[in-house]
Amino acid sequence: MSSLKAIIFDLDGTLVDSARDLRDAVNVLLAEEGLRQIDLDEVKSMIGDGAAKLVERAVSATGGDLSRLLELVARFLPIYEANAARHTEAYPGVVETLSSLRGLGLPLAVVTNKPYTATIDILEALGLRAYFDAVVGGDTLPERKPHPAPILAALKHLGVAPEAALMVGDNYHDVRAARAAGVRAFAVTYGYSHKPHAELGADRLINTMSELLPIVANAAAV
Ligand SMILES: O=C(O)COP(=O)(O)O
Ligand SMILES: [Mg+2]
Repeated sequence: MSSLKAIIFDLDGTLVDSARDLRDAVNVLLAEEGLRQIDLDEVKSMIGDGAAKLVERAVSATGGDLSRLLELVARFLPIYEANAARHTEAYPGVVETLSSLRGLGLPLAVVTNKPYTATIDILEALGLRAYFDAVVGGDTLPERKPHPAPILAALKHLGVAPEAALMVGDNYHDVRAARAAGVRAFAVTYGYSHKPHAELGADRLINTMSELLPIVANAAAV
């Protein structure tokens, strides 16, 4: 890989497994609405396009009233934010890899479709906040992934050109946003991808975050 000056990470399904806390918050809302509860596999198939899309998919799957979606999303956010880091944990190899990448002097960023407040809460609760020079949430800009704007905003903050950056994500929106921004894209083979990982169009697939370091170490040194 040619010269690498920064790495941008997706959050949900890439750095952290947040499915249980998202499921629990969705289920509080569904219970208030008298709708059935959803399980972990269902919520994983709904994560990836931000909080509003998650609520829309959950309400739709359980037969709720989508005409009240805005109100339901507004009620979901404080429910989720109150307990966003209860069961959420970093995937294996994440902490060690972030620490080593910082040791190489690489600027790191998070670009997620999750709302910014919950993103910061999770990063702080897991001791990850200090690794990142830029954090862009799903509500930071008018656009979110797969639009390239959040990635470009993070890179502008870091002062790094797109061609010198790498995006690591778990979902189609990460690869599409990276491509649109002119950034290389890796995909992890865990997480909440809505289609087979091999079909995401990533430049490379990695099975655990620990595989990232040896790949980028050489490129970062060039
Ligand atoms: O909140 C979501 O739906 C997904 O967030 P992500 O972009 O970190 O995967
Ligand atoms: Mg993700």
